Amino acid sequence: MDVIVRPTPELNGEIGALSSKNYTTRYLLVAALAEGTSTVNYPAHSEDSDAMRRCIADLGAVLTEDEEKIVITGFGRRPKDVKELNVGNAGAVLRFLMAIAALCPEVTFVNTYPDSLGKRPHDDLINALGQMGVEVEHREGRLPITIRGGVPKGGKIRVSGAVSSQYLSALLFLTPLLEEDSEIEVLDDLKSKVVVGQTLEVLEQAGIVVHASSDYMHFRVPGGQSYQAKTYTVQGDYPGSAAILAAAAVTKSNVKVHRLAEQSKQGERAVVDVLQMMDVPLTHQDGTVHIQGNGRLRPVEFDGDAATDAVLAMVAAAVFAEGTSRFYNVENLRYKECDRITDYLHELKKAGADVEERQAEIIVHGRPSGLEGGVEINAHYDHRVIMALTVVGLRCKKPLVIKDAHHVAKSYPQFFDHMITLGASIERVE
Ligand SMILES: O=C(O)C1=C[C@@H](OP(=O)(O)O)[C@@H](O)[C@H](O)C1
Ligand SMILES: C=C(OP(=O)(O)O)C(=O)O
Repeated sequence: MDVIVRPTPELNGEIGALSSKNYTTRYLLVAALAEGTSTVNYPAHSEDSDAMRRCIADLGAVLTEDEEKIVITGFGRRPKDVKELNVGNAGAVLRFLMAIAALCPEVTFVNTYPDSLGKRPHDDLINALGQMGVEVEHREGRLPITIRGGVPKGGKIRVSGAVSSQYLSALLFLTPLLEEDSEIEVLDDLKSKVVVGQTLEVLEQAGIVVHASSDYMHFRVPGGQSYQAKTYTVQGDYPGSAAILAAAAVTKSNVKVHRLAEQSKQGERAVVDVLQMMDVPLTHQDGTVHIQGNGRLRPVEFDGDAATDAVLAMVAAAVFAEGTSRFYNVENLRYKECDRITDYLHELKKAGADVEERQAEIIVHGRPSGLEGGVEINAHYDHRVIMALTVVGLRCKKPLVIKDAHHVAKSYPQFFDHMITLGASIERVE
């Protein structure tokens, strides 16, 4: 599916935020790792969360589902002896399950997105699993990957956090189930540190004890633990909502997004503060962000690592700011569904934006008078590129055609419906 995004000066209305992708994948996983029956209320419905559902079912969890919840009877520390798993294009799901697959005799993760997830590196996790006595067959650290596990060892484990926090999260899900205690040391740096906070929060809710240093660089994980069966409720999703909020910020708007908890541990919550720093008129109260945009934005400087999945949406807003914005400490955007610096900026430039890249930075010289548009955008298989370019298209003089926009369903299948509800002029072309 392609979409045509036409100039849209005004947005009005209210929507409920989609459910959080990161919490859904985590709750489904800890429910599968418990032996009893857990309930996950308001799970996300998207390609990534479906990938986790499908894989835990393949590994032996029993799922029943209605409109509002999934009830899951887990497999505990004994997943089924499955030969193959397909995670689609879901990075976090792959990394978490690569660790859990260490409890199986032999599992192969297939490569169904060779031009997206198929290009992403997993070496740091492969290396850590190797230290635990798990044999991993791979193509230069990439899919397809075969894990030969059985009885992984605990003890001292070192993992680099320089590329992704998902490798560390994966080890934190696995190690409580081992016989021995584990000590995990994070090497180099830890990117997306805030997301590890979500992992620790969910582990604690599942009754797992982890001793973490305050900088999240050292962890002591007692072995022999069991995940408890619990009831979990998924909160609203800030990364996806960031695109809606950015859309409201660049237009004359009166938009409310509900179900966005002020106290959330999602780093992308910072989109609200960043838009405020950009002088966007907004309030955030009782879980509702209310934007009454006037289209005028001040430039901003922001450490993007604190809100990694909202950076593209913030950059889209900055494209129309009165001055130069800088998003720094964002190098690991290069290792996501596409290179979210080079590929994204290439598409923004095609639309007429004045943007520059550094190895770990995006610099945006705002054009408050709007962009020319009138071009075809390559989605690069990336839902966040699609959402951000939709925001930009609202303020282009000529329509933007976003090719292969169906990839938005990786995290936010109802994105275009929500935008159209708010009054965006968007046409689907099958
Ligand atoms: O742990 C997770 O669920 C995620 C961690 C982040 O990735 P990195 O740690 O690779 O930045 C984030 O971008 C991704 O969408 C989900
Ligand atoms: C990078 C993302 O996801 P993942 O790493 O799980 O593929 C994302 O949702 O933006």
